[in-house]
Amino acid sequence: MKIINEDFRNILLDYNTTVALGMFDGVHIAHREIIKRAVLDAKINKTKSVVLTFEQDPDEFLYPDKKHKIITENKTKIKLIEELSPDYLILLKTNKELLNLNPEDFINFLINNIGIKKVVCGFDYKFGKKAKGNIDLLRMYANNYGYSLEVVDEIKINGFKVSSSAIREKLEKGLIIEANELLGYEFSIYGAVEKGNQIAREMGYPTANIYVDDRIALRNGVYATKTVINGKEYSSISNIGIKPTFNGKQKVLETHLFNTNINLYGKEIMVKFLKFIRDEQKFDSIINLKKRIQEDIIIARNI
Ligand SMILES: Cc1cc2nc3c(=O)[nH]c(=O)nc-3n(C[C@H](O)[C@H](O)[C@H](O)COP(=O)(O)O)c2cc1C
Ligand SMILES: Nc1ncnc2c1ncn2[C@@H]1O[C@H](COP(=O)(O)OP(=O)(O)OP(=O)(O)O)[C@@H](O)[C@H]1O
Repeated sequence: MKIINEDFRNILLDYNTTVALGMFDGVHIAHREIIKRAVLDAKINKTKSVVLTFEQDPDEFLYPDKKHKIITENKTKIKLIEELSPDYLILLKTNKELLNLNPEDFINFLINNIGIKKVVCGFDYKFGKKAKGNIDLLRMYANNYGYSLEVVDEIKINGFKVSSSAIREKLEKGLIIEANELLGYEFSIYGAVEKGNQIAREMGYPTANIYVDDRIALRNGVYATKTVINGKEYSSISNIGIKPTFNGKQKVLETHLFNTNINLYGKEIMVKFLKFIRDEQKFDSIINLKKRIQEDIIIARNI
């Protein structure tokens, strides 16, 4: 997968393409269906498959003072989309000029710069200035401009629409099992392992630390997890939070792998969340923290 992260005016693809459109926060079940259909269509019709999205959510760009929550930051999102094997992932630089394009101008951009022969999107896809463009408009222009449109009908689970907003709400409550059901995979955070303060190692449970984006919606706390390193999966336990016992400020994901003693510094790992165990707490002593972590490990091993 080739990644293009550019201002929209600098992009010019020299191919016929099948494009999947959306913000794709979380790359959930419905997003996956859209991307898979685009990839399949491109194979059949010998075009290039393109996932077209924004580097930054337009809502966050337009309202920077609003507290913005996300399911996946770009590093993890790129990894998840890569697993679906499109030829290109385009992360458009989010700027005023892009957000000011009328829906018709955005369609022109898709035709002239992206080379669309086919567009795949969801039934409620909105685009262009003030989100005024919709699938009716895309359909109206299709014949004249020589592209076709494939719309994915509403995907529901247990009677509710799968949506990034619903998943963010579940994550904020630590409802990881419900969130995973809507995602269609286990909620994951991907990153490079950095050095911590080595205190955990002294306490007898070495951890791999990843500094995580503050905007990630997941409730701080302890989770049973699985960790993938170089394609191999390990059982693990993770704490996401700021380590209040040590008056920490920065959000860190700390993962302790069971039954292994490999050096993870500098390695890229994918942590997959299975079950919420408890909230992160401020302990009055390191001994009590250690005791509690030993209990957490027993719980996690049983999950
Ligand atoms: C399973 C687990 C649970 C944890 N729970 C808490 C907690 O409730 N409160 C807290 O302040 N730190 C918690 N931590 C983080 C520890 O404070 C941390 O491992 C320790 O400070 C060592 O950090 P270091 O890796 O930077 O040396 C937890 C860590 C793990 C692995
Ligand atoms: N449940 C769904 N069924 C079918 N298509 C969907 C569904 N949810 C999203 N889509 C489509 O996925 C693409 C990406 O949309 P977007 O990222 O805005 O999704 P969303 O999950 O609805 O997010 P939000 O909850 O933030 O509005 C769009 O084409 C959208 O129509």
